[in-house]
Amino acid sequence: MKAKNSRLQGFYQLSPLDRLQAVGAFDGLNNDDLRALHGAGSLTIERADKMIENVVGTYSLPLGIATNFQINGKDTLVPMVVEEPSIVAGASFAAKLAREGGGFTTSSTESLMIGQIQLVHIADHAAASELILQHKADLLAIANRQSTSLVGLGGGAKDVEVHSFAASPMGPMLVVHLIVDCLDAMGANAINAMAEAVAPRLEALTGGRAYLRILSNLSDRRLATARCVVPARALDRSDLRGEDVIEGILWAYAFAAVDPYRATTHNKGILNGIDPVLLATGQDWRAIESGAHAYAARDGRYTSLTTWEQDAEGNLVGTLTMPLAVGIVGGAVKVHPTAAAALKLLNVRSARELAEVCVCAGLASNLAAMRALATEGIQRGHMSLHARQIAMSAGAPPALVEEVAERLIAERCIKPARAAEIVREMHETYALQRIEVGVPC
Ligand SMILES: CC(C)(COP(=O)([O-])OP(=O)([O-])OC[C@H]1O[C@@H](n2cnc3c(N)ncnc32)[C@H](O)[C@@H]1OP(=O)([O-])[O-])[C@@H](O)C(=O)NCCC(=O)NCCSC(=O)C[C@@](C)(O)CC(=O)[O-]
Ligand SMILES: NC(=O)C1=CN([C@@H]2O[C@H](COP(=O)(O)OP(=O)(O)OC[C@H]3O[C@@H](n4cnc5c(N)ncnc54)[C@H](OP(=O)(O)O)[C@@H]3O)[C@@H](O)[C@H]2O)C=CC1
Repeated sequence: MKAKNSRLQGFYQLSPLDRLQAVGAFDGLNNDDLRALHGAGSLTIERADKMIENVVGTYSLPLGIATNFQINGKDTLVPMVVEEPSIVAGASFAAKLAREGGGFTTSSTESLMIGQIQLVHIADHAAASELILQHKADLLAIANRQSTSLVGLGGGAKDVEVHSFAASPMGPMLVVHLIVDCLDAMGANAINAMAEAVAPRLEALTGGRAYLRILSNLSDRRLATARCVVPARALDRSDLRGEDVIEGILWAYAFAAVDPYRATTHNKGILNGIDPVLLATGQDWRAIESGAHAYAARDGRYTSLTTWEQDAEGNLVGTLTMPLAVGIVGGAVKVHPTAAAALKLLNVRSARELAEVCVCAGLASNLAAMRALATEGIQRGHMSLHARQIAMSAGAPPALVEEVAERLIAERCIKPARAAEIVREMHETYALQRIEVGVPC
């Protein structure tokens, strides 16, 4: 029986191969899956050439594993693909804090999405709307003929709504919403096919002209929620009591709640956790990003996607609810071998479960950033990890990257110009050493 404990202390101090072995010990993955995660069994040029157009190559990014996540009592290792340092560390740290309060609890709605059909040149909006709604069953039947397995599994088009816009830059328009349960698919292609199929019938019913027939990425009926409770003692630091850290975090949240300039950065910190899981699992991250920001402004004012408060026992309580149109079938999820392996590692059985993992990663990333911002500031933790990237961009060879980064951190000067100087000094020193021992340089 293999261990299934995501609390992998010191995981980050291992080599990439030893980490992979630890992931392998976390059940469910075979050697091919591990090869795909490691990159060796990843996307071939032949596959890539069939995925998009004009392919000339593939592009790699680091795949890290966030540890410590416990979601509804289940230990979970979270795969994250991202170029920015400290995101995986921060998410792991915050998941460790949330674990002290029992981990994350989640919920989600059904996978309901909206397909929009734009109708113009209609004289009487009220009469046209009534006619459309009278023919709802007929319209749903046309839509559902487009999608056999979805309907067979209990999903498909479920409802029709009509919205009237009396004025626009081009004049009035009616917009018909087709409400579709996409089950385990993201659903864009399925919805678009349905929207295009019902449009001629809508034109015939209303005498209008259908222009756009496309899904809406504001998937506000497809929401996922994560909640965590962090005891004050888990936030104790050598220089600050946990209660004081909580107060700072609550002020950080309050700032994002009232100020859109701050809320935008705060929400970027949430998406720091979500986008890497979307990338790792082959999702359409542009769709989620646009939906997230539109949802954050749903009341006419852009605000925080998370809420943070203190409960009667003095614990810090965080909640994140947002639209998450993800799929475990369709799109690229089964095409990209690493995405398929990442989904297997997560061991999710539905799109809703995947969405729930994503919101946990988002809530964790938000907590990590706020804890750092409200105490020591972002620079110490983030910049000390970023120092390695600065060392590499200054031309440090792989064997010297850690040494250059350590010098930058020790000097408290994590800057490209200083890194370049150190690399130059090192080249001179190593060249001299080679001359001394008689090795030509
Ligand atoms: C970076 C830490 C975690 C260090 O924090 P620390 O206090 O040095 O960590 P620690 O040594 O006490 O370790 C605690 C745990 O963190 C993890 N951890 C610790 N170090 C590593 C590492 N090297 N690699 C992987 N995991 C690491 C690991 O899980 C470890 O537990 P352990 O396993 O040892 O029991 C902390 O400073 C932090 O969370 N910082 C915030 C990170 C962050 O938010 N980064 C995003 C980039 S900034 C940004 O884009 C967003 C922002 C900030 O603008 C959003 C906003 O404004 O709201
Ligand atoms: N604005 C946007 O966001 C847009 C996004 N896209 C892209 O669309 C893609 C996603 O579209 P999507 O429709 O999800 O993908 P696919 O069309 O690849 O796959 C979805 C189909 O899988 C079938 N299916 C089988 N089993 C299930 C199940 N359990 N649950 C649900 N469906 C099942 C259904 O087909 P059936 O019922 O027909 O048999 C369903 O329609 C992404 O690549 C995205 O980037 C495209 C256009 C616009």
